[in-house]
Parts: sequence; C-alpha cells; structure tokens
Amino acid sequence: MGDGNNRSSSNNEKPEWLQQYNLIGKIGEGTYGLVFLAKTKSPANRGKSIAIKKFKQSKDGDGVSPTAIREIMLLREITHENVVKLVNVHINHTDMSLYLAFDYAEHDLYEIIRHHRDKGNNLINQYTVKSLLWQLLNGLNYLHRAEAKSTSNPFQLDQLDKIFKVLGHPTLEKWPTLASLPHWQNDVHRIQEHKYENTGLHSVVPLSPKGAPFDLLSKMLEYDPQKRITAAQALEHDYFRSEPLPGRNALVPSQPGEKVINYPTRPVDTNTDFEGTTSLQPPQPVSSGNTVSGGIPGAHGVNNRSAPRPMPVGLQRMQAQGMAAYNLASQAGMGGGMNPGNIPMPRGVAQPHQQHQLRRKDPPGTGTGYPPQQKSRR
Ligand SMILES: Nc1ncnc2c1ncn2[C@@H]1O[C@H](COP(=O)(O)OP(=O)(O)OP(=O)(O)O)[C@@H](O)[C@H]1O
Repeated sequence: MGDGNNRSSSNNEKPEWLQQYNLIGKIGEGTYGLVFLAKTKSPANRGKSIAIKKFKQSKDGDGVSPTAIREIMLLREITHENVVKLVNVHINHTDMSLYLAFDYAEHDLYEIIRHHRDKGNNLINQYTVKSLLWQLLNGLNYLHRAEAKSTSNPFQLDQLDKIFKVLGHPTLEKWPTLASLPHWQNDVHRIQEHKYENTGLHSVVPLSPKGAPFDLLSKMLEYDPQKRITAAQALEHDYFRSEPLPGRNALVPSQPGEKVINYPTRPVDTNTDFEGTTSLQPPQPVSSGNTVSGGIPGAHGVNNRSAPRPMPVGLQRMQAQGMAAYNLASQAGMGGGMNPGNIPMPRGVAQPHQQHQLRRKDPPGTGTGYPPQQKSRR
C-alpha cells in the first residue's frame, strides 16, 4: 500500500490512503501521538482491525520528526511473534503528517489486571500470569538481542515514585554506580526529600519469599542493572519450568472445565478523530473481529487511559538538527518519492489479540524456543 496520490483536506476530502480504512475511534495516546482503531475496507481483508498511530507534528513544522523516523527504522527490523507488526506507513504530503499502521492488539494488559483487581473477579490464574510474563520476556529478549537502541532516561519521576513506594530508595550499597548516572545528581535531592516507609516487595506481593515466583520477581526488580536478571536468563528461570507451564494462548482456562473469562476488550473513544477533537460518529458497538469468543464488545465513550500524558524528561523529541524531512524519510527507507510501500513490512509489542484464536496446544517446531527446552502441553 502506498500513498503516492495524497489528496486532502481543505475540503475535508480524505487523503487517498485513509480511504482504505474505516476510522472507528481513538484507543490511546503515547508520548509521540494518538493511536486509533480502524478497519480495513479491502475485499481481501475486509473488517480487519488495524491500530493507526498518528505522530505529533514537530513543533517547528518541518514535517516528520527524527523520533518518528527512528521508530520506523527500528520497527522495520523487528520480526517477532511477541511484538506487534508494523503493516504500513502513510504520509499526508499536504502537511507531512505521519501515520503508522500496526496489527491491532485486542487486549490491554492493564485492562486485564483491572478486570481482576477492581471488579471483585477471581484472582487471575497462574497459567495466564505465567504465559503473559513469558511472552513479555520473550519479546524483550528478542529486542535486547536486536540491540534496539533506547534513549530512555532512567529517572522519570512519576514512575520512580511508584517504584520507590515498593522497593524504597536505591542506595549506593545496592547500586554502586548510581552516583555516576547522568541524571542522578540533578534529581537526587528531589527524590530523597520524600520518605518511603514500609517498603519491600514482600509487603506488596502475597508470595512466599522462598518460592520461584518471588525469586524471579525480586531478580527482575534489582535496581542495579549489573545485578538484574536479563530477559534471556529470566526465560530460563525455574518459575517457567514448573506447572502450569506457559502457553501461547494466555487467556484461556488453565484446566479443563475451568471457567472461561471474558476479558474486556480495549476501550475505544468513538468521538475523537485524527485531529483529536472532531466528532467522528455517534458511539456504536465496536467489534474488532478479534475478540475472545463470547467476549465483551469494545467499550465506548471516553477512554480514561487516553488522557494526554506529560512527556517524560529525556524522552522529548530529538532535535531536528537541520535535517529536512525528505532526507530523514529517505534514511528510513522511504525512497521512491516517499512511497512507504517500498518499506519491507516489519513488526513492532505483544499480540494478545491473536492468542485467543490459537489452541492451547502449540504446533510442533514453531521455532521460537517456546518455552525453552521443555515440551509445552499447550
Ligand atoms: N497495535 C496496537 N493495538 C492496540 N492498541 C495499541 C496499539 N498500539 C498502541 N496502542 C494503544 O495506544 C496507546 C499508545 O500507544 P503508543 O505506542 O503511542 O505509546 P506507548 O508505547 O503506550 O507510550 P510511550 O510512547 O509514551 O512510551 C497504548 O498504550 C495502547 O493502549
């Protein structure tokens, strides 16, 4: 799919690339832009759910930001079953706005946790926990091996506050190289002003400190990256070698006869369009075509998770550094008159939406070492 003949928008005519989708509504917002649910119209894939991420325009109006280009370059290289696939790249030539189309992930881990936490539902089953954790680590391990470059700042303060509430302040004893980290000197006073009491993993997780789940969790939450377990090591941990073994389809009963849980699907705000303001259509039932059998159709109205989030320190858009949008685009492989159709189709976060369509029993020889060195019964 390419965008060669973009036409828009003074007369509200949709650009040509957009005409291949029905835009359903907004599903989220990240640091770099809004994300929308759309359905494909093409006969071959009619009704297929797609997540379209609209990148925020650069402040200086110079078109596609270096951040976006960097994300595309990384995503092009990524091919893994636990990382969502980037299926297309679209550009509105009129304003140089950039849209990335991904396979749609039907379920949101936060909503699954909330389903169990807030609604008095049964505890999440251990098979589901283990399978989701396995998939997260499997995707992360792949990204580590691919050496995806991260520019994230280890001191984002709101996130740190949440971590310190559980683990307490990091100390030089626990993390000897702490003082030499780039942002520590600036933030240390603000961080240490706050006293965190009664901290400790044991006080927030109801797990035996002697068991494998607690052991893995505490190793994953080591402050010092030198001491922290790697994703590859975590995948080899005893936790994943004891029953219930993890499986590809995390959202199914762990035992025959166990109750099927109808997890809520991702909330969709059907009132917000690509500009983030205009009314799209009256709220209507949203069915993704990827729902768990018997699942609840997408929720409607305001998605309370899509409120704008402050951009964390250190994650601001890279400076344009004088590079014109066209140069950047061509670096990202968007040659041929910026026709994104030239980009080999890459992959991009876990695909729980596909899990429920798979059977518990994994096909033999699926080749991703899943789970490693043991025969999954799923
Ligand atoms: N492929 C997808 N399928 C379904 N929902 C998605 C998909 N991609 C993103 N979303 C939703 O949109 C939200 C924003 O995604 P986005 O990638 O822009 O930011 P993020 O990764 O959550 O945060 P940040 O970019 O700030 O680190 C996500 O939290 C998720 O709820």
